[in-house]
This record gives sequence, structure tokens and C-alpha cells, in this order.
Amino acid sequence: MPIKLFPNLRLLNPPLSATRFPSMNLKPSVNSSRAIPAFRRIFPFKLKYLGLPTRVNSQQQQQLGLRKLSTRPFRPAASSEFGRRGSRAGEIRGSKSLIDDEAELSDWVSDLRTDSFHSNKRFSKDDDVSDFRKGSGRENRGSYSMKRRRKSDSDDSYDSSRRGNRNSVNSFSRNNISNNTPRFSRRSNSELEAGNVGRKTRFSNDDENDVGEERRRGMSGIRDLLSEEVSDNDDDDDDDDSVLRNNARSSIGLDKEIGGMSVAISSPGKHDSFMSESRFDQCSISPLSLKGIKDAGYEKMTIVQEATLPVILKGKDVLAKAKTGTGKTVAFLLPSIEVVIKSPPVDRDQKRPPILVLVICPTRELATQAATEASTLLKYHPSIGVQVVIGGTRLALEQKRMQANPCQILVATPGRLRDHVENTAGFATRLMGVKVLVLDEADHLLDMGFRKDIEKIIAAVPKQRQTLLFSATVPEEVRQICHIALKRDHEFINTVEEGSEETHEQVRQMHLVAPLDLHFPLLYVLLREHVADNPEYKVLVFCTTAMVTRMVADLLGELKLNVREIHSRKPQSYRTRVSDEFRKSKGLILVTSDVSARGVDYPDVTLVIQVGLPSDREQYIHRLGRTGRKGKEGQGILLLAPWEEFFLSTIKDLPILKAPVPSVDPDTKKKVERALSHVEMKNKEAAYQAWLGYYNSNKKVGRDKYKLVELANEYSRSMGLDNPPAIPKLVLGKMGLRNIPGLRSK
Ligand SMILES: Nc1ncnc2c1ncn2[C@@H]1O[C@H](COP(=O)(O)OP(=O)(O)OP(=O)(O)O)[C@@H](O)[C@H]1O
Repeated sequence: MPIKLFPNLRLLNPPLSATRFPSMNLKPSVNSSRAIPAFRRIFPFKLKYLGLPTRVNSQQQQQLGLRKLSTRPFRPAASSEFGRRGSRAGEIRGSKSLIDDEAELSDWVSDLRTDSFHSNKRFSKDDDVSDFRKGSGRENRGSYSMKRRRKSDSDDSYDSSRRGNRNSVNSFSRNNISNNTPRFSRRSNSELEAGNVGRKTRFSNDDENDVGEERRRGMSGIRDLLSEEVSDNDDDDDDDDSVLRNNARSSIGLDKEIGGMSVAISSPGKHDSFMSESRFDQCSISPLSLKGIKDAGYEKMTIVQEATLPVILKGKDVLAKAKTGTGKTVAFLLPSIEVVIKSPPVDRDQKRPPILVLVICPTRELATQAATEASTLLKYHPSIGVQVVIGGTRLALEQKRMQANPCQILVATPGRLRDHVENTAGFATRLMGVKVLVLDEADHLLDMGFRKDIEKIIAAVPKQRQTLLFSATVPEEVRQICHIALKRDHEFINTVEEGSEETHEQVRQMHLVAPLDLHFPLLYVLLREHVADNPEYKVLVFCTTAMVTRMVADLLGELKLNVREIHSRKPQSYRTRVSDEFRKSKGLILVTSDVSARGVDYPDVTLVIQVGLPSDREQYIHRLGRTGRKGKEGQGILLLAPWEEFFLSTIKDLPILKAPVPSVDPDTKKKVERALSHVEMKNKEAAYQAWLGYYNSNKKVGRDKYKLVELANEYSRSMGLDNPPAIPKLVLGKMGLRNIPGLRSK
């Protein structure tokens, strides 16, 4: 563990030892009645969240229903009470009705996504199960499970076909730079695919008030769109640019030309902050854009903006890597807007006005977020329109809207974009105007789950264009295939310092390895103590699949924690509402699948807990990146079972420390058991099936089917079930788990 790179980390978060905490039992225990607060064991020093009080006065405590805060070196873990449920608890429970049995089964079956499910019929990657249930015209294109198989936002999507295809990465011609590039850690379990990602929606009233009339219309358009769910080239060589470019070159060492491609290598220790000293007006950006930037509250450029803007403004293709939460969206939007400004104005009567900038994001939330950011930046450019097309909404409505308000900037999810290319009259012609193509979360979009769609989209836009690829993670596989989108002479701008981790220094990371039967009690104890210690807590709990997410949210709700849930099985309007609420809230726990893993810009997240195996190293980094944004502090805990410990080798270069397993007192354990008994049986059954499907698709865990079934049954017991739930024979067959002892079929 490269602790030496983090002198401050030692100071802030010294490794715990038995000497330091004499009463600490390093082994899991459920017997201690005088437990050291579990969270305090893991993070012995309290976090100072920028802008947030570390303590509240007694009046505030009373208002918040919290007992007096203290440093609490010793405190019975079961003693705290939580008065936060209130009326909101009802909302948690109410969400259950949005799921039906058919959806659960489909979720399970769709997890398998074997080739035998293939259909000649085309389905949008963005289709939501809810589309199917509402019975819009599009639903008749195929079977339920087929449809689900291709949805982009499917959390429970660890399919064998994708895993198989993953190996075909090598079939792309290799880029001659691959041996000379800065260090990239490889995924060890590359067979896994992150099914889903998510991103912020930024629709506060404040946002709306901020924008001009035209923008306001644009914003409400985006907002309206989200409620319309089905079921629910310029060569300017500006002096300033040159100076800036040189600044960026010298500050991050943009000085290597390898294989026709520039590689930015950072000089260690220079840029710990995400902000640079450069101002936006040092770039050749139009005065009206600068006004919009100012109104957005951005004064100086972030490091990634400083490094990429001058290069992009010169018309170069760029592959950019920058840590999470450091302003990549503005980095690609701003120069794209400049391209639109410099293009000939669109004739209002033009039948098929060209789309000049096309931004592709892997999820609906991300697309919406990027479109909203574009609207903000376009405040003083009323003639430039931005629109978003995403799954989960009616295609026909999008078609109408695009016709009524032709835009020059289009933000889209891949599947829905393909739908428009194939089904919207004149859309393909409009795409022939594209001058800038942006792939946000590029590594994910170029991954096997999206590759076919992306290749089709690339074929639909002109060859003569500028292409921008952005992500916080750029694994080696992506470096090898990025030429399918980028010109040979593109620049790779890596703002992650050489020798530094891809995660933020100010985010303290711990991993905790405990038997499965302790996971729920431990999760509860960790949350309870974090909540008690942080009046303005804001926690994300990542779970492996949508159905597991739902079950965990149910459990935490039963335990009277203030929770919300978000995952792909929820209708888009619900996802938007919950995402928006969490963005604005303090004192809330969001239990989530990977729909929230990437890009979602929730401010001031105090803690990220990942329960169970993340799909890969990148997903771990992106999930963790929901905290510690914009230079703020944060904490991350990865909770694994002993047989999941192998994952740690894939993140061993990250500053993640081993935490001792805290004690769970018998009362707390009983309380959790009682709460589990109140969780609906069908939700536990669905979680069991989804859990089995997720780990079955993991080569390391799922290879030994006998062992896998043992582990699944251990998981079933951890939910308080005496017998593992029966699984449909068809489903077992699809999973290759027929006749495995220990499984019950029906
Ligand atoms: N120049 C700037 N000054 C201050 N804040 C900024 C600036 N540019 C962007 N931001 C803010 O920084 C936050 C993070 O930006 P953004 O979501 O684009 O990060 P990101 O790098 O794309 O993160 P992720 O990798 O998680 O997608 C946003 O709230 C954004 O408004």
C-alpha cells in the first residue's frame, strides 16, 4: 500500500492497532456489550467537511432529534435513537408498490443475458422495464426478457455475452503508444461489466432563477422531458491560449509525443488541488460565454479545464483523464459551445437544421446533468439550443420536441440516439452536421456493453469532426481501442499525477472484511454512528444489483434510518425525483445500485459505503468519487466477505486501509434480525436471485458452482431466511445451475 505517498493520510487516519484500542477485538464479534463505536474504530478522527459545522449546538441537536455529540471514545452501540424517520419513512415504504413480480422475474432473467436470448428485433438500450408494462407501441417489438436484455440502465446486468465479448478487445488493432504511456492499473476481474451508471440531475429552483428567459425555457424543457416517462474547428492561435497551453504543459508536463500522440505526464506534488490559477478569460472564449461562466459561479479553471481547454479550442481530438468531481463536464462543453458560436447561424426555416455538437452519456441522469450544465453555460447565447434524448421517455414526444425546438447541441444516451437515427425522419441528416462528438465516461461507453451502439453512432456522424473523450478512469483496454473514435494525432491529457492515485487524497478509504452474516448488522452500526456523529450526513450505500438495493433500502427503512433508494427498476420520474431530493438534502442515506456510480454530482456526500464486490476497479473508483468532490473531504468504506477479499488486489495501489471488524452487540444484532423479518418476502427472494446471478457471472466467485450455491445460501440466511428461496427451473437452466445441490427450483 503506497502509504508513503500520503504523509497526511497517516496523520489524519493512523492505522488502527490493538494497542491503541486495547478492548478492540480484531475478530468479528457479536458478544461485546460495551462496544467501541464501530465507525470510530474505522475512522478514529472526525472528518471536517468544508462548509459544514462539525458540531451543532444543543438546540440544533434537539431539533434534529439527536443526542449530544461527543468524541465518544466508548459508547454502547445500541444506545442511539433516531428520530429522523418521520413522515418521510412512508415514502420509503411506498416505493415498493412500484415493483411487480413480473419485473422481478424479468430482472432476474435479464441478468443472464445469454446468447440464447438474442432476437433479431432491435431494442433500445435505454428502455426501461416500465416501458414494457405501459404497453406503448414500442413494446411490441420483442419479448419482455429480450427487451430487458438490452437496456443500458440495467443494474443487474452481468451477462455472459458481454463477458465473452470482452475478450475481443484485443481484436482491435493495438495502438503503438501502449507501452509508453503512464502507469495504468489493469482490472483483474475484467470479465465483469458494470451494468449501470448514473449521474446527477441539477434542477434546483436556484438553477432556474439563474438562467435567462431562453435558458429558462430550455431548462424547463429538460425538466418536462424527465417527467414524460413512458411508465412512468477553429485554428485560432490566440496568444492567451498559447500562454495557457504552456502553463498547462509545464504544470502537468504535457511534453511527450509518443506514437503521434501527446501524453501528459504530471510532475508529482504540484497539483493537489482541483483548482488552477488560470482564469477562463485567458482562453479564447467568447465574452458571452464568459458571462455565463461567471453567473454559474466559476471564477478560475479547474486543473482539467486548464489543461484541456487550449488544446480543444485548437480543434484537436482529446482523450482526457481527470479525477472524479473536478469539472470535466464544463471542460468539454465550453469549447464545444465555442464551435457552435463560430459556425454559420442556422436558418430558422431550415427543415433539418444540423446538430453541431453531440454529447453521449451512458445514463439518463448523466445526459440530463450535462444538458443542464450546457443550459447554464448558454445563458447569454439565446440562439443556441440544447436538447436531451434519453430512454424511459416516449420517443414520439422527443421527436415532436426536437421538431418544435431544433437544437445545435444534443445530449443523448446511446440506445435512444440509435432509436432516433433509425426511426426519426431527417435525424440522420441532422447528424451529418456534427462538428464535435463527445463521449463522457468514455471508458464505459467504449466498453463492450455500449461498443456496438457507439460504433453505429460514430458511423452516423462525419469523419471530419473533433472528438473528445473524458473519464476519471482510462484503463489500458480503452487506450488500445480509442482510435475507433479519435484521430491518430489526438492528445491524451492525463491530469492525474504520475505516481499518485486515481482517487482523492482527502477521501479516506477503508476496507472491512467480515462474514456475510455480519454485513447487515455492520452496515446498520456504521450508518447509525455516522449519522449520530454528523448532523449533516449524506451517505451513499452502493449495492451489487437493483434487487439487492431494494432489499437493503427496505431493511434500513425498517431500522428507522432516513433512506431513499434508486436503481434501474424504478421509473424515470421516480429516479429523477429521488436524485434531485438527495442532491439538495442533508441528513439522508441513498441506497443505490450502479446507476449512481458515475458522474452524479451530489454535493457534500460525507460517506460512501460499498457493500459487496464492486464490478471492477473502475467502478470502485467512480463510486468512491461521489464523495470528496470539488476538493472536499470524504470517507469511503468497502465492506467485503472473506471470499471477496481477492478484489483488494485490484485496488492495492489505492490508499485504502484495512479496518478492524467492529463488534456488534447482541441487542443490535437482534434489532437487525427483527427488521429483516419485516422486509417483504418477495423482496428478499428477488435479492437472493439477483445476488446469485451477480456472483455467478463473476469468474472468480462463480466458477465453482457448488461453492457459489453455498455462498448464496449463506446470503439467504443473512437475510433471516431458513430456506433459500426457490428459483424457476428456466432461470436456473439459463444460469447453468441446474441440479446443483442446495438450490431449490420451482
Ligand atoms: N471552474 C470551476 N470552478 C468551480 N466549480 C466548478 C468549475 N467547473 C466545474 N465546477 C463544478 O464542479 C463540480 C464537479 O463537476 P463535474 O460533475 O463536471 O465533475 P466530473 O469531473 O465530471 O466528475 P465525475 O468524474 O464524477 O463525472 C460541479 O458541481 C461543477 O459545477
